Amino acid sequence: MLIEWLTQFKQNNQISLLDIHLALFLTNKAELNDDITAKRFSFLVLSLSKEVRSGHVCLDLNNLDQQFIEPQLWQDLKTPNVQAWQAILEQAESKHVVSDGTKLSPLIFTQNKLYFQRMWCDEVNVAQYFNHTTLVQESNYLIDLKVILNQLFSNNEEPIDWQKVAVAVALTRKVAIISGGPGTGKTTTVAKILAAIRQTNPKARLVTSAPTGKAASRLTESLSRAIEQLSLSNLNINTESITLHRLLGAKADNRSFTYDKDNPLNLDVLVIDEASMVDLNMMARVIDALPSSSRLILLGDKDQLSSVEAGAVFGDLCAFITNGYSKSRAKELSQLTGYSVPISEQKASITDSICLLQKSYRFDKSSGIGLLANAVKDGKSSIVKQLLNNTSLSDIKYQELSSQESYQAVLHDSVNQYKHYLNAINQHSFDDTAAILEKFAQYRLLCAVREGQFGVSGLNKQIELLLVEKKLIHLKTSEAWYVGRPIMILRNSISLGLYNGDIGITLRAQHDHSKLRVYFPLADGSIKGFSPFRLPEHETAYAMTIHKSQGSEFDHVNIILPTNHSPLLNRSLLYTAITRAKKTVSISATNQILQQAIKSQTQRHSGLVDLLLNN
Ligand SMILES: Nc1ncnc2c1ncn2[C@@H]1O[C@H](COP(=O)(O)OP(=O)(O)OP(=O)(O)O)[C@@H](O)[C@H]1O
Repeated sequence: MLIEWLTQFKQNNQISLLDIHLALFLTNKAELNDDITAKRFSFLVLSLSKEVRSGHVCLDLNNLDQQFIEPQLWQDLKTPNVQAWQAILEQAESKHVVSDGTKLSPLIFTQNKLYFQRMWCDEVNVAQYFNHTTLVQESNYLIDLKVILNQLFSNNEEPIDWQKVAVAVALTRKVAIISGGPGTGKTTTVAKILAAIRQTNPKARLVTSAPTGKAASRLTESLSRAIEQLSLSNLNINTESITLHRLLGAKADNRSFTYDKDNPLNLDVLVIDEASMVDLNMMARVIDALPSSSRLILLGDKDQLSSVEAGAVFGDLCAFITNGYSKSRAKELSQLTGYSVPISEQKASITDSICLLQKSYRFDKSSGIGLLANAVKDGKSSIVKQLLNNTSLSDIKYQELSSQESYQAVLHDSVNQYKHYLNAINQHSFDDTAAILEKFAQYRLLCAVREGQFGVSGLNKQIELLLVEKKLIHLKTSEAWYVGRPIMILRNSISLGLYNGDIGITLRAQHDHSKLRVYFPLADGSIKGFSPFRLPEHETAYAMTIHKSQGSEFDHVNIILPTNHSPLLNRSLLYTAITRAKKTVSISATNQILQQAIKSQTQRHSGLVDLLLNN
């Protein structure tokens, strides 16, 4: 019986009960009477659920993972080949459970990839949007833009100032995709893009946003700074950035939005920073809600981790980075910028809307962080080893995590760092919450996993114990809350305006010192206090996962990796962790794990690249 066979998956930690019920429901609906065919079909549905939970958009039949199920269960399937899988899916077509997308069905099978219908629709809509990169029609724009570009870039850098090219790209396409590592001038460039748009259209409604509250408040801050530095304040550019959830008017159920195709957003230009964190579903909702005449500018770092949820739209778009443009586009950009912009072979029209910024203005050639980040990004493990052993690079430090003492050293280092923050609580007046929050943001312990002594829970517990021992915090065993407790929100609360990843600190309430309040910096730069008991799901945040640190930066970062292999460890994870640091970074890991992480590169399965190619 199929149900009995499926029940055996209950113990599988990658499969939920809901996945099993869905597989059973769809298999019954497909009326696959033959036992082996039914098992094979339900295995495909289970695999699809598992893949989506791991961040993939679809199940790629050419990359079928059999490792996640027991060998006995796999043997029950009698090892079908790709043609056999295809035949099963074709059989299910007659009962409208599967289609190639031309008919309504819960599963879509196309190009050897199996999708849930909703994700397939999102992918097709996103591809259609990015394939539709029509020219922005401005009167005489070539002449006007050239003048504006020359005003914004008075010191022409040689051989090519890619920031200038990026501004030209964004001004002449409805869509612009700008990728660059830390400090390559993404914010500076976007400030110039907005300034140029303001000059061509003084009434343009400009909106800047980011996927998380933290990233939005960082964008507000860095954009205001860039506009001030570039003396563009007279152009009246609103720098207050908002989260994508707020932009779309997320409703209390967290799934539906006020703004959509039927009720589009009221804007002319939308900038999304940290675009690598935007999942397929969110990108599709944003595109749905964009008025057809508006422009979209995506900023991000293609080498960072992808979104937590399924899809890697920004990464897929950046697969078309070639460092060059089609012949006609290169001519247009050369005319505008005065640089001889390279021509490259074109595989997709989206290439003409992309620009890669490579020169870091934050880390010079001798900066350990910059060199280390680049070596990790390029998978050069021997260079990483050399850099970490080079004692003359004062901004990077490596500790072999070989013993309990080295583990304790990481904890003590963190306690020493957090001492400054906890002391600040005692020294500052109650009105100085901003200064205390700033102190807390100076240092962070980052880890790769959630559980165990190398995970968030274990590390936070150990740090709290040491802080109690050193009398830096006063924690009663019966209570979780104490002055100084930093926390991270784990679930969005639209009604409170708090979002997954937001960080707050616990202080005495400003108007009633007998009570505790958790203070959060909000995206608009203000600070708001909440009663600890009203907060959505949260956890202590001395240590946080690298995934959650995306979109944040700290002066000093300490990275600890587990001593056993974890599938979570990979190159983008390590690169993301290192690039969170502005001044110093320390890594504690075994050499073997570090090398494994650098060598491991994950690819998310989707059909977006093919859809952009076949445009
Ligand atoms: N063309 C340039 N010439 C000189 N300095 C620059 C240039 N572009 C950017 N900078 C400086 O480099 C620093 C980083 O720039 P910016 O914040 O724009 O980079 P970013 O890519 O947005 O950084 P982040 O990684 O924080 O997102 C800023 O201090 C900025 O003033």
